[in-house]
Amino acid sequence: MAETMEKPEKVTEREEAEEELSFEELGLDPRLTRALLKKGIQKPTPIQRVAIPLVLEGKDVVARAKTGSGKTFAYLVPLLQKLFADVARTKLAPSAFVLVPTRELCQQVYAEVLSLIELCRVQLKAVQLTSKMPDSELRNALAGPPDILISTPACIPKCMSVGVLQSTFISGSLEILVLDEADLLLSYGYEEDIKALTPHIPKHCQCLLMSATSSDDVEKLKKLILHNPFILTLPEVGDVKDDIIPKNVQQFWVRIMVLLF
Ligand SMILES: Nc1ncnc2c1ncn2[C@@H]1O[C@H](COP(=O)(O)OP(=O)(O)OP(=O)(O)O)[C@@H](O)[C@H]1O
Repeated sequence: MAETMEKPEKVTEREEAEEELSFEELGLDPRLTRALLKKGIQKPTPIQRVAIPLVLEGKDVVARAKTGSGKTFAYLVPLLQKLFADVARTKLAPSAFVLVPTRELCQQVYAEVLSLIELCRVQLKAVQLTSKMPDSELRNALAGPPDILISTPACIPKCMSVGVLQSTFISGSLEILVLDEADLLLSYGYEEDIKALTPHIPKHCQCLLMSATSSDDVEKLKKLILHNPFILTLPEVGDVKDDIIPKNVQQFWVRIMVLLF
């Protein structure tokens, strides 16, 4: 049964201080904080403030916060930090899969990953795949292999069926799986593709599910993929831009409900 933790009056000052926490104080690598700063990002948004430490700790997380609240960096930045620690490992398949419902989002996430990798000057390789790519292109993209694979879910079964991604290698290498815009994945027809991947997700793999809304589909995915996740839900207050910029408006965001199953 889920339990809601609400803010008691007495800890107002402490929580307001927590609202001022910087990326460094959340435990982010200085290379990443500097990279974010170069991108004009100075302070974490509410969802980033809660999600980043949990992801760094290796927890499974479901994050529900509306469009524009900064969910992409809430998973991407700690995901990259976890891979920094392990750049020299021998791998047979990507360590992280980021699965998204559309090619456009795939492109956007890929661009953010490339920009962060470049700004941090780390030796990580990311690829974006589409299921329309010819087998030879898929094979080239996965040669190496890359550290991070960004694609729609349909790409994974295709790569397995044409033999460019071995299921045993996925089981041996996958450390982090992200389902971004999870509320759209099933309605966009990816249920069977996700089910095809599920048996190959290793038990130790950390799973993150990001969503703008809660829905039956999100619940279904949560049950299919995650293990005892932290459920982060931001109350819907104010306008989308308010989440990100003015500090005084952020004071309204004191109530983040952390639901732990
Ligand atoms: N901490 C931050 N400070 C300022 N801007 C930020 C911060 N985090 C993210 N942004 C910017 O806010 C915009 C929206 O972020 P993002 O796309 O991650 O939202 P989202 O919650 O993932 O939305 P969606 O539900 O559409 O995926 C982006 O332009 C991003 O660069």
